[in-house]
This record gives sequence, C-alpha cells and structure tokens, in this order.
Amino acid sequence: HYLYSARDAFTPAMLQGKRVIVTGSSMGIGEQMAYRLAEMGAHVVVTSRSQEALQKVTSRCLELGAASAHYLVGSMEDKAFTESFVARASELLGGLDMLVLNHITSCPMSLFRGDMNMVRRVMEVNFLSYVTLTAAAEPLLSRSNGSIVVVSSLAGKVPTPLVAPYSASKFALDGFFSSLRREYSMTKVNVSVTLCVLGLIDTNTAMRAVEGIMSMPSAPKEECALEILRAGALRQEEMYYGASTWMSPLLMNPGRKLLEVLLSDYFNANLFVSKKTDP
Ligand SMILES: NC(=O)C1=CN([C@@H]2O[C@H](COP(=O)(O)OP(=O)(O)OC[C@H]3O[C@@H](n4cnc5c(N)ncnc54)[C@H](OP(=O)(O)O)[C@@H]3O)[C@@H](O)[C@H]2O)C=CC1
Ligand SMILES: C[C@]12CC(=O)[C@H]3[C@@H](CCC4=CC(=O)CC[C@@]43C)[C@@H]1CC[C@@H]2C(=O)CO
Repeated sequence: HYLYSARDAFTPAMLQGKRVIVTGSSMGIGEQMAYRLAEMGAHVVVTSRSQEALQKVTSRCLELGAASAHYLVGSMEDKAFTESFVARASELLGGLDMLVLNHITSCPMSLFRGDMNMVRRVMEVNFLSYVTLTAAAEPLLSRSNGSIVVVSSLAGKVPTPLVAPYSASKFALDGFFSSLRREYSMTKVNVSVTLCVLGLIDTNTAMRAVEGIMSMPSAPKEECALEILRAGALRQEEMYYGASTWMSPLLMNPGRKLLEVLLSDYFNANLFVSKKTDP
C-alpha cells in the first residue's frame, strides 16, 4: 500500500512552473530528466562542459513545453565555476525549488592499481562538488521549502568491484546527504533530500563501459529520469530503480534506519536550534 499509494500521489502538475537545476544534463539520464521536466512545464537550467550539446538540450526543452530553459557551461572540476554556479542559475530561474545533482566524471571499469589522481578527480567531481552546490543552494531551497535530489548507484550501497573510486564517491554521498537530512529534520529546515539508488541504466556511457565486462539487463534512461523526478517531487528519502525488485527491501536496510533514529536521541537537543537563526 505504501509503495503504490506514494506512486499514485505524483502528478506532473507537481513540477509545473517549478524552478529546477539538473547537473550533468548534456546526455544520459540528466538529459532525459531535463526533457521530462520540460514536458511538465518546469523552468530548467541544464549544465555540463559541452556547450553544443547543452544548446541542443535547451532547444529541445523549449519544444517540449519548458516554462523556460537555460544552460550554463562549465566543469565541476573548476572550483570557481562550482562555487558561482547556483547563484548564476537561480538568477536565471528567479529562485530555486529543486536541485538535481547528477553529474559524474568519467571512470572506466578497472581494478584499482593506485591511481590517486583519478581517485582525487572522482571524489572532487562526484562528491565534493555536490556538497559545494548544496551549500550554495540551501538558503534558496529553505525559502522555497524545496528539494535536493542526489543521483547515486547500487555501487553507493553495495561494494562493487572494478569501480572502487566511483563506489567510494557514491558511498560518500549517502553518508553526507543522509546525515544532512537528519540535521534538516532536527533543525526544522523544510528541505527534502532524496537519494536515488540506480541499477544499470542504458545510457551510452554505461553501455560502452560494461561491454565485454558485464552482461546484465539495463533499464531505460527515459523511465529512470521520470522515476527520479517522481521521488524528488514526493520528497521520498530514497528511491530504487533499475535493480531487481527483490533488492529494494534489502537496500532499505531497516536496521540502519532504526539506529539513525535511536542515535539522534543521544544528542543534546539544544544544539539543534533552527538553522535559520544560525549566522
Ligand atoms: N548509467 C548507469 O548505468 C548508472 C548511472 N548512475 C548515475 O546516474 C548519473 C548519470 O549517469 P549517466 O547518465 O549514465 O552518465 P553520462 O555519462 O551519460 O552523463 C554524465 C553527465 O555529466 C557531465 N559531466 C561529465 N564530467 C563533468 C564535469 N567534470 N563537470 C560537469 N559535468 C560533467 C557530462 O557532460 P559533459 O561531458 O558535457 O561535461 C554528462 O552530461 C550519475 O550520477 C551516475 O552515477 C547510477 C547507476 C547506474
Ligand atoms: C559506473 C557506471 C554506472 C554504474 O553505477 C554501474 C556501472 C556498471 C556496473 C554497475 C552495475 C549495476 O547493477 C549498478 C550500477 C553499476 C555500478 C557503470 C559503468 C559506467 C557507468 C557510469 O560511469 C555512468 O554511466
């Protein structure tokens, strides 16, 4: 009942007119999320490193019915770009209702052999830039009672060979954003945090990467994009897509959820004054 009642509660009107940033949206799941948002009449800002691809995505968004569509070109490896991005994007949008953190740096599937430069790049782009963007977006989302949507992977919940640095970055997202969700709850900040745990999705990047390495079914990026946005609009804590149905109850990890609540009771409640009064 819980699963189906939540699904029934979503309507495209929930995102009509909403002001949404989607990172990593020149291709793949991010591109499809931009199109689903456009179809629902949202205002979208898309971003990645490729201006030509972004121009095509924003044109397609306007054709599909976006209330507005803009792009900002830059790399999330560039500290200055990442730190200024949310202010620039929210100026184009006139505020912010949903921040969809989706981008990742390229990471071929291979055994870890000590490439620390690659580990640093993966942690910088896949994790630290998400934290930077969230810090900049928090005041805007707090004002709009908005939503943060973090796109992760089965590899962010289950140790996975051949993608160790990528898996580390996705586990880090779970640790940081699940903790931030507890802080928001304890300080009465009405911003939702949705962690999206995805199985194999049929993007060009993924299909190229697994060729000859893994043979497993992949789920469609178009539906994946809609399911991510549905979960964000419904303010769900976690969503699971593209993995076998029997995996979801295991991924929900009720033991961790119980400990999360129990441990919160050990903290001095006076520490959790509303963030709105903090400097
Ligand atoms: N596809 C799958 O099987 C799965 C995907 N996921 C997750 O879904 C999300 C999207 O994956 P997917 O669509 O397959 O990925 P893609 O490779 O298709 O898209 C990645 C996006 O990130 C952008 N990007 C890459 N490097 C940078 C950078 N340095 N700065 C800013 N943007 C950058 C790319 O654009 P550009 O090159 O123009 O910068 C592109 O728009 C990721 O978070 C991934 O972890 C999770 C599980 C499975
Ligand atoms: C890393 C990447 C995206 C993933 O998360 C998958 C990985 C291939 C092996 C996998 C199987 C699964 O069932 C869960 C997802 C994943 C760990 C993919 C290889 C390249 C993909 C990427 O970088 C984004 O497209």
